[in-house]
Amino acid sequence: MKRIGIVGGTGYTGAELLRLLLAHPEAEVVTITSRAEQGREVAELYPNLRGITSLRFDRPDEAPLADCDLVFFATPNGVAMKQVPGLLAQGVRVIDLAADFRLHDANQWAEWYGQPHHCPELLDFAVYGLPEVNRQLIQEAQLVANPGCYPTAVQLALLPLIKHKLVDLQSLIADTKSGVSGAGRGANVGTLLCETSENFKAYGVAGHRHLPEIVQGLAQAGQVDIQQVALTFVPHLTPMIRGIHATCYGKLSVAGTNLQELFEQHYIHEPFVDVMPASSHPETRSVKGSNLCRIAVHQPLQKDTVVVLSVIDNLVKGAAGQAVQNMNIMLGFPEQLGLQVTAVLP
Ligand SMILES: NC(=O)C1=CN([C@@H]2O[C@H](COP(=O)(O)OP(=O)(O)OC[C@H]3O[C@@H](n4cnc5c(N)ncnc54)[C@H](OP(=O)(O)O)[C@@H]3O)[C@@H](O)[C@H]2O)C=CC1
Ligand SMILES: CC(=O)N[C@@H](CCC(=O)OP(=O)(O)O)C(=O)O
Repeated sequence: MKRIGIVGGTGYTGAELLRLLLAHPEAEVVTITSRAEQGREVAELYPNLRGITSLRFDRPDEAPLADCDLVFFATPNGVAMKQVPGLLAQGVRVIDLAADFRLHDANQWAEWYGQPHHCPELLDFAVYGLPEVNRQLIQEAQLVANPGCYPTAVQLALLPLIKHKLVDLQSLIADTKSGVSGAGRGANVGTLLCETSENFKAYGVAGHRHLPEIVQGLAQAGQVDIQQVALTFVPHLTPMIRGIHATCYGKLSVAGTNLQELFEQHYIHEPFVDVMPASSHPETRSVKGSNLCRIAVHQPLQKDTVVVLSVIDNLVKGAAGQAVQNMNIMLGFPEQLGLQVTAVLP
C-alpha cells in the first residue's frame, strides 16, 4: 500500500479525493488536513464517509506529510507553492489540484493570480497532468499540476482538431457552463442557493484565469506560440451542483475530413474519454460522479464550422478523479484502478 496525504481535506475536491482513495485497493490515506477542523473526525463532517474511515483532520504543520509516498494539495491557489519545495527535497511526490504549477511563465502566473510565484524554478519541472497529452511524462514526474476543470473539458474537446491542424487557431470559441461546486465550499454570497438557483449568468468575460491555461495547452498541441491562438472563453454559472458543459466552436481550415472518425481514432485507447456516436448531445448527468469526459463532434449546416460538445464532472475528471488517474500513472498502477465508478442518474 502506498502512503497518501491530502492537504486541504474540508473542501469539495479534498472530500472527493478521500471518497475515491478510500475505495482504492493500493492507496492508504494516512493523513488529511484542516486548520479549522483539526482533531475532528472526518466522518462527522462528511456523513457519506461514516463507517468507512476513522481518520481525523490533522493540522497541516503537524501532519506526517514527509512520511508519505505522495501528497495531494487540494488547497486554494498559492498555498502549495510554499510547501512543495520542502516536500520534493524529502523525496515526496506531489499532485497539486490548484493552479500553482499549471502555467510555465512566472510573469503570466503573477499577472493572473495576483501574487508573485514563490518557486518559479519549479514551473518547468512540473508536468501538466492531462494524461491524454502527457502520460509518459507523468509516469516519472515528481510534481504534477492537475489541470483546471474548464481547461480539462475544453482541451479534450479541441485537441484532436488542433493536433491534426484542421481548425483556424484564430477562430476558437469555448462557451462553458459550470455547476456551483466549482466555486468551492467556502462561504460566499454568490454561491448561496437563493443566488444561484432559478438563475443563469456568464462571468469572467473580460478574462478568466483559465484562459491562459487553455491557450498554453492548445498552443503546445499545435506546436505554435501562444500568440497564435485566439480563444474567446466565456464561463457561465448554472444552477446545478456538479458538472461542466463546454460547447467549443472553430472554423475548419481543411474541408472533407471525417471528423467523427478522427475523434474516435484520436481517443481510441483513452479509458476516460468517450467519443459518442454522430449527432449525440452529451449530458452532464451522464458523467456525474465518474471520471469520464464524454464528447460529441458536430458539423452544422454552415459546413466550415465545427462544434464540439464536451461534458465532465468538475469534481472528478475536472479535479479529484483526474488527480487519482495521475497518481495511478505515477505509481505504476493500472490507470483505471479505483476509478471505475458509474455515473449517478438522475
Ligand atoms: N471545486 C472545483 O470544481 C475545482 C477546484 N479546483 C481547485 O482545487 C483547489 C481546492 O478546491 P476546493 O476543494 O473547491 O476548495 P475549498 O475552498 O472548498 O477548500 C480549500 C481547502 O484548503 C484548506 N486550506 C485553505 N487555506 C489553507 C492553507 N493556507 N494551508 C493549508 N490548507 C488550507 C481548507 O481547509 P482549512 O482552511 O480548514 O485548512 C480547505 O480544506 C482550489 O485550488 C481549486 O481552485 C480545481 C478544479 C475543480
Ligand atoms: C463555478 C466556478 O466558480 N468555477 C471556478 C473554476 C473552478 C476551479 O476551481 O478552478 P481552479 O482550480 O483553476 O481554481 C471559477 O470560475 O473560478
